[in-house]
Amino acid sequence: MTRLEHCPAPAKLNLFLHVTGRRPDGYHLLQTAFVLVDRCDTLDFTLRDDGQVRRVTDIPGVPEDSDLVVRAARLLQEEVQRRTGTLPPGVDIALHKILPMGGGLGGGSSDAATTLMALNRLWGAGLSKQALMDLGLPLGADIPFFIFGETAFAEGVGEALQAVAVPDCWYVVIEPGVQVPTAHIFTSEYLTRNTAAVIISDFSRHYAVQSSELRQFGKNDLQQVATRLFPPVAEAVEWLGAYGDARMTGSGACVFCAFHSEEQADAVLDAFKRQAPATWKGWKAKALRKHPLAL
Ligand SMILES: C[C@](O)(CO)[C@H](O)COP(=O)(O)OP(=O)(O)OC[C@H]1O[C@@H](n2ccc(N)nc2=O)[C@H](O)[C@@H]1O
Ligand SMILES: Nc1ncnc2c1ncn2[C@@H]1O[C@H](COP(=O)(O)OP(=O)(O)OP(=O)(O)O)[C@@H](O)[C@H]1O
Repeated sequence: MTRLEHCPAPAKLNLFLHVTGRRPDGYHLLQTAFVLVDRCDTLDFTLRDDGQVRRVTDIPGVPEDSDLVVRAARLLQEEVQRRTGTLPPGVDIALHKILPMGGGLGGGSSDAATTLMALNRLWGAGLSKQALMDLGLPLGADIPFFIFGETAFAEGVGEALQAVAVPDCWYVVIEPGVQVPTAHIFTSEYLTRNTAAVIISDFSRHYAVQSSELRQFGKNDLQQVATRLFPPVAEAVEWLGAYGDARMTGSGACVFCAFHSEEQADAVLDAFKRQAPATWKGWKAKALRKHPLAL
């Protein structure tokens, strides 16, 4: 095998996100629930015989050497060399992006997670799921979740993961035409960092009881900061909030709302096409129970 094509890198939504504290290194302690959805970036991997890792598509705003896919591939290459004494072949990576950057959909982390899972296969590296999760964490807090590969309740900085069940549903997601830099939100004076810790059974019980209503658990503590700094995020929460319990994902900017059926999601998107500002984008996606490349 010398190629792996059309490898999906799905988006995630944070169903809730509580900031419960801060570590001495400045990173924040979170509790969150991640769900995968079937809207994806796509990556192609082709082996090359000179040992180099290259990105062969242009991604405006992201130089090749700082792209998380290139950094992830090089990290895995070094790890395989350390374990086996042999450097794996190089690779050309074509990255086709549809997920917005600074959208809270975890696009960059998902691209990197797909790279680690695909190259683990293409190079026959045989690293375990946990080893890939550990390798990915320093590159991005969401990478372990994408490798974990199913709906998860997460703690720590997002790396302590437990599988959970939530109702199957469709989501409408709005991209409100702004990019929110994650660091901007976490360093804000407006951020509260003391939400009381919950336990996973509180979360599970909520969805068992609320399954007919699709009201989300808890809140997103980052939303109050992002809506203050980026007014289009507040406008998107308000617009989508007319149809259900709309909320921001991650550190923003995207806003989502859950629906039972695809028809309900389509009806909201019809209204969106008529009413929303031209700078916004809206789409629907279905919750994914498993990552398509799950190990
Ligand atoms: C907010 C989430 O999207 C929730 O899923 C993620 O935790 C963010 O993950 P990410 O975009 O991969 O963020 P990283 O690249 O790891 O961190 C970006 C910056 O955000 C801040 N940061 C991030 C995660 C965290 N738990 N505490 C933080 O304080 C740090 O200043 C860090 O330098
Ligand atoms: N392959 C990549 N795709 C997207 N962004 C990348 C990539 N590699 C590096 N980056 C950098 O990472 C930043 C964050 O991108 P990403 O798409 O992960 O944001 P996000 O969806 O807000 O993530 P999160 O939900 O984790 O906050 C980008 O602004 C970009 O500078």
